[in-house]
Amino acid sequence: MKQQMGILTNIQKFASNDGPGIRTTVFLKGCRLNCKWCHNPEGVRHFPEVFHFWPNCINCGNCRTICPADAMTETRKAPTYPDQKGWKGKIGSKIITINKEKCLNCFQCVEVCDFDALVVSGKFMTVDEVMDEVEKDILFYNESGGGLTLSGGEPTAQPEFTMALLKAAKEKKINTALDTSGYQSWPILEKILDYTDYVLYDLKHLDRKKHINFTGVSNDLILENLEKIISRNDLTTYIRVPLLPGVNDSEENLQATGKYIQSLGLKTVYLLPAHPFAGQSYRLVGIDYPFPIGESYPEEKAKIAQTILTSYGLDVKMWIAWVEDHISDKSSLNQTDTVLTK
Ligand SMILES: C[S@@+](CC[C@H](N)C(=O)[O-])C[C@H]1O[C@@H](n2cnc3c(N)ncnc32)[C@H](O)[C@@H]1O
Ligand code: SF4
Ligand code: SF4
Ligand code: SF4
Repeated sequence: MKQQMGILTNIQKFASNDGPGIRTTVFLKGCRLNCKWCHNPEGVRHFPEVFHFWPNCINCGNCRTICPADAMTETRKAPTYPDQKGWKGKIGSKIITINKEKCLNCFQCVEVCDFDALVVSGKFMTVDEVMDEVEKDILFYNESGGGLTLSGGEPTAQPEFTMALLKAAKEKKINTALDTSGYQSWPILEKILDYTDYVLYDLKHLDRKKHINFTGVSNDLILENLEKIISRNDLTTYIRVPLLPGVNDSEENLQATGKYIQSLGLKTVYLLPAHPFAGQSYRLVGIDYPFPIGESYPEEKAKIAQTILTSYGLDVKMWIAWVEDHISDKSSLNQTDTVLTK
């Protein structure tokens, strides 16, 4: 029988913050949202694409010569960040930028780069190939209460593949978590949830217009789906609020968020403060990041958010702290990435 194929950016082994226990997280490529802060920018487009990993670039020009679409320009100044010590080029000189509008993703440039400065993100794999990786750590799942998490990008944007993967995991008695934006039609999402144990679900912004402005889509469907999800008693759902400076951390939005969660009869919410290193991945692939890079989300602002949400009778937890509590054997944690790039 023909196997379902999906497109992935990464398989992360021993993931410790994507649900209970020690997990393998499969990052699917492609998302119908385009959140301005997304820490996985390579996960947004639905096809393999080339990125310029500028720290490895020596500016030899081979790629520009071969590019059939004239998609490479040499206009951007090399960023002068303190951690660019490893950069092989001359600090302050110009570096290549790939014009994504012009790029044909033919990957001829990748072939002529001898310095691993051009990387292809996105690999097609079958369900069996992914499951072979996932099953390798079954002992760790059994010991820690962990399992398989599908994230991305957006796993529900590849519904058939996602469903087939979750089903395959359940057949092997591996528990499953779905890290989803919730932006998918209910009849499809509902079927995916039949093979899901844990749902990680964001409330990114309660204001419809601002949700459109920051993510590209309205929150109507996302909120409707959440209400349907929590009415199912076969799922454990974790509501998370990513705290993003100047995006969704206003008092007004936090009040609206608290009120909404309370109206659903939920008792717990998890805060996910903006990742200080989210901008690193943008910087490495040469895309501008609209927030401060390398700055931790201020503790006092997180406390204010916590106080506001608590005033709605909610138990407010930090996602990372919760995850640490749920890992039984921390000594076996050892972040290992199987990066699916060239
Ligand atoms: C990358 S998303 C993938 C799953 C799904 N598309 C979603 O949005 O929930 C996984 C989680 O990362 C969070 N996230 C994305 N960018 C972030 C950032 N810069 N700082 C903190 N959390 C971030 C999202 O809010 C979401 O909870
Ligand atoms: S990306 Fe590679 S081929 Fe292109 S200029 Fe840099 S080192 Fe040379
Ligand atoms: S992938 Fe092809 S079109 Fe795109 S920059 Fe490389 S050579 Fe040019
Ligand atoms: S929905 Fe998730 S994967 Fe998609 S852009 Fe937003 S944070 Fe990134």
